Parts: sequence; C-alpha cells; structure tokens
Amino acid sequence: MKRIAVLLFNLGGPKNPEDVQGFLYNLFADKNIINLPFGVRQGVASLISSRRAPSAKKNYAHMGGGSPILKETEAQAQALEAYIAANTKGIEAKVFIGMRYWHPFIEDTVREIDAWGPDEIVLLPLYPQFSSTTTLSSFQAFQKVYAGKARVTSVCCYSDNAHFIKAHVDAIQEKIGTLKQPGHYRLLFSAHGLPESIIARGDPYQAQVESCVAKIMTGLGNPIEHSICYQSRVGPMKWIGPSTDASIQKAGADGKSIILVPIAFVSEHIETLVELDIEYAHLAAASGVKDYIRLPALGVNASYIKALNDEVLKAIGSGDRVVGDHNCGKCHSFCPKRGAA
Ligand SMILES: C=CC1=C(C)c2cc3[nH]c(cc4nc(cc5[nH]c(cc1n2)c(C)c5CCC(=O)O)C(CCC(=O)O)=C4C)c(C)c3C=C
Ligand SMILES: [Fe+2]
Ligand SMILES: [Fe+2]
Repeated sequence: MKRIAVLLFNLGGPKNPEDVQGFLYNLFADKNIINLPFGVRQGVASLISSRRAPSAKKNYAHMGGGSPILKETEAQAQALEAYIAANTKGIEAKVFIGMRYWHPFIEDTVREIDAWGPDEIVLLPLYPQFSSTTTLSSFQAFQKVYAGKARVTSVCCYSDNAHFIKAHVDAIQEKIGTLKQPGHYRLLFSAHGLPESIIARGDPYQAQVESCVAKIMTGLGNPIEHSICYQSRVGPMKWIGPSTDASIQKAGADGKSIILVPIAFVSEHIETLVELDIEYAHLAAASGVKDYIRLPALGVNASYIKALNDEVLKAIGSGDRVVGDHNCGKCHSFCPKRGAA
C-alpha cells in the first residue's frame, strides 16, 4: 500500500489570551503579509502586535479567550481521512495539520510526517482561493524545513472544484427554500480582504473569489440578487472593496434583508463568530436590515470533504509539482504553477 501524507494548511489561532500577542507577532512578521526587509519587519511586527493585542484579546474573549480554528481543522482532518479510507483502495492516507502562525506549526508537523515515512506528501491548503498571504506563505514555510525524499505535490487552489461549488449551491438553496419572501433578500458573499497593493503584485485571490461566486450563481440559476464584499480590513493601507460593512449598510438603505455567505473561510473562527455574528449583526440591525442570516462555514460539509478528497486524488495521480483547478499559471505572477512541468 502506498503511504500518502496529506498536510492540511491553515492559519492557526491563539489557544488562550496569553497566546494572542505571540500569534499576532508571527502573523505580522511574515514577509507575505508585511513586505519589509528582514529586521525592520520584525520591529514593525513587535509594535503592531503589542498595540493590537488588547483589542484582539477582547474579541477572542467572545469565544472563551481563544480560537476554535484548531478543533474545526481537526474535525476536517478526521472527516477527510475517513472519507479516503472508505472510498480509495490501494493507499493508506494519514491527514496531518500544519498551522502557519500558531501550534501545531507547519515546521513541527513536518517532523511528524517524516517520522511516519510517507511515499508521497500532498500539501492541501484549507484556503480554496490562492493568495500569496495564505497558501504561498504555507508552501514556503513547508519548503524551508522539508528535507525528506518523498515526492511532494501542492494543491494550489480549488475554488472552481465542482464539489466545492455544489456545497455552496446546496447550502444557499436550502436556506432560500425556508424563506417566505426570498425576493426581499440579497446574497452577500463575504471574503477576507487584502491590501490593493498585494492584488497589484499579481495575487489571483480576488479573481478566484469572483470566479467561484459566478459559478455558484450559475448553479443556483440566479434566483436572487447578489454582491461580493471583503471583510477584516487591518491597518491604514487601501484594501480591496467594497467592504462588507458598507455592503451591509447599502442593503439596509435598499430595503433588503441579507443572506451572508462566507466564501473564503471554511471553518468557524474569530472572523465569522465575532466579526460576522456580533459586529456585523449589530451593524445590520442599526442599518435597518430586517433579517440578517449568516450561513455557516462549510466545515465538514459532505460535498466540501469530497472536494478535498478529489484534490488529493488528482494530486496523487498527476505527477505534477502543483495541481489546481484553474489556469492562472499564465497570467498571475504569484501562481506556483508558473514554470511547473
Ligand atoms: C482567506 C483567508 C485569509 C486571508 C487572505 C488573510 C489575509 C490577511 N489577514 C491579515 C490579518 C489578520 N488575520 C487574522 C485572522 C484570520 N485571518 C484568516 C484568514 C485569512 N487572512 C483567519 C482564518 C483568521 C482567524 C484566525 C483565528 O484566530 O482563528 C488576524 C487576527 C485577528 C485580528 O486581530 O483581527 C489578523 C490580524 C492580514 C493583514 C492579511 C493580508 C494582508
Ligand atoms: Fe487574516
Ligand atoms: Fe495558480
């Protein structure tokens, strides 16, 4: 039996209030997040993380002081491992978790994978849309420490994967089916934002967000109006828009209720449970939005787990260094498919 290690990448989050500042430091010290020279970047990261920690701790306090992201990711890892075991003959797959900014760190998991001794490793980000700030950053953290001999294949992105699209179409359809007056609602697809400068450098994230929303709307048959917006802005730079807060206010002004769909997050954490469920729920009420419905992140949704399984199988069978459901290799400077065989 071929032994396949699947390494799920995610951001990670603090376990308790004492971890918050260290977690923020790791995030802001990443050159993919703040593009400053070594040394200067670490100084800036110290400053920002110490200034941001008190307000961030207050937000994490809404979730008991820490992030649920590891538990959520563990559930996804178990679901994927069970799905592969039940549906694929001839391979023994073990699913590992590597977080970018908090425990279990990618660097530590690489040692565990080495000890397990796989024939092949599949790097699978829990980010359907590729961004240099998330997926590329995780690939680089892996490459920095991996010195083993197993073949490594990276899944670049899978926002166009048919099972991923179906997961969203089904969840939205089910919700719309419960509404008395669906025409009174607007679908808001909310994704984590990025500074405009990162998109200008060639990051395909926004294009992939837009492309998968178009596919979801086609799958739904365009039953109600929709728009795309970007949340979680940090710092003074100009970020891509429209912002989720402005889009909520606009829906209120237009007399529309809201079905909010997290389109770039696949688990529950501070950005969904606090920003969307507390801050934006208040904003919606204050903006005259009659009904504000937030759909859950996909989590262990059966179609989403199928999408992950699909990507693993494509990776194993491909013989490619990078696999992904898109053609951005030719047009986006960050795409790891560039120069790939
Ligand atoms: C699509 C996923 C994500 C992208 C793209 C992304 C970019 C990005 N994030 C920050 C700054 C912060 N992000 C924070 C939390 C956070 N971010 C993501 C995902 C993406 N980030 C997740 C899943 C989480 C939750 C982590 C958890 O606790 O479970 C935070 C911490 C929270 C806060 O203080 O607001 C920061 C800071 C930047 C600057 C950025 C792109 C440049
Ligand atoms: Fe973030
Ligand atoms: Fe790509």
